[in-house]
Amino acid sequence: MECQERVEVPVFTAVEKEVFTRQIYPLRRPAVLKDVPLGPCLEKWTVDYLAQKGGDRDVKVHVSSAPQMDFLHKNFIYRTLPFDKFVQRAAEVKHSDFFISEDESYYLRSLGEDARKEPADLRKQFPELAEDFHIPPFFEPEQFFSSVFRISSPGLQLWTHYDVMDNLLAQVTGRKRVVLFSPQDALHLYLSGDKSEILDIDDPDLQRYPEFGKAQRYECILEAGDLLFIPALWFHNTLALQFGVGVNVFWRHLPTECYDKKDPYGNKDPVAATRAMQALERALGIMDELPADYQDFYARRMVLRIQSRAYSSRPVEGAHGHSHCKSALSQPD
Ligand SMILES: O=C(O)CCC(=O)C(=O)O
Ligand SMILES: [Fe+2]
Repeated sequence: MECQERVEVPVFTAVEKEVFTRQIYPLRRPAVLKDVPLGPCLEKWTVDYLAQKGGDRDVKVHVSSAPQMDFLHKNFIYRTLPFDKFVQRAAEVKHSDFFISEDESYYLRSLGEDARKEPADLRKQFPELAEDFHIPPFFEPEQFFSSVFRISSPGLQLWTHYDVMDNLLAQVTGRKRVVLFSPQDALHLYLSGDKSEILDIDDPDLQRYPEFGKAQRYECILEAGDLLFIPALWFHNTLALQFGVGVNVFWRHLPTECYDKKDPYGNKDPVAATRAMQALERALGIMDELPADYQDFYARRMVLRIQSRAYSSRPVEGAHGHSHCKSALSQPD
């Protein structure tokens, strides 16, 4: 696929809060941050140590027949395992105990105590391990939303999706490739809700997904100890090059009232966006009163109206809003 433009995610070293908040964060573009102190987890988090300190509390995991998880054909199932057993299985390539097959893959996205209500917080679910992981102080404590374990079998690939919170993904152990796409490329990604239907981003079916060639592909390899800043709405696709343990921290960059209160995952659209999408569905329902050729014509007019009224004409970096939910919590000058 020659036509897709590739961009390397910029890398910054030994970034402190001041540099992050003044120079990196306001760009609202992904950035790899190296040599940011993350605590003793970098040395300590071996498989044995994780199993021992994490204990045997039950975790719900994705178990996948192939390493590339496929939400369209559901090639994965959810199963519950004690954390220690899960870590041991995720770290091995062939399993003597398995659910589907001896080479099945595992993925943990940790959950809150009451998964439907509470966001994940390592300090609550895994207090002993949480002590080893120091959250970089790049946002205000009251903006904190969740901290989530991301533990993957070697080769595990998570589909391209977006989240609605700002995110620091810490790759504590194991290498991981991350490919990102700008929110402004949403039209080229064949979205199904928050996910892209293009699962094989390295060898996509361009007959079926011709627009994908127009998307700009941002890419980075995270080494153990690296952080990746993923701004809200940036699409990301992760590929574990080795067994790896990550922790991602979501925080609110909009005022709290902009977010859906019943969102333990950090991926529900902001309330105003959901209302606008519902209004669009109503408008489309009204269009059913028209014959097909009129629907087509007015749909095109509506697209033009949306483009001229709501598309940002400026690049993302310059986007500053007027009303309360638009403006990010302002950064200190
Ligand atoms: O690291 C991963 O496997 C996925 C990370 C992710 O989706 C996130 O941090 O939002
Ligand atoms: Fe994500």
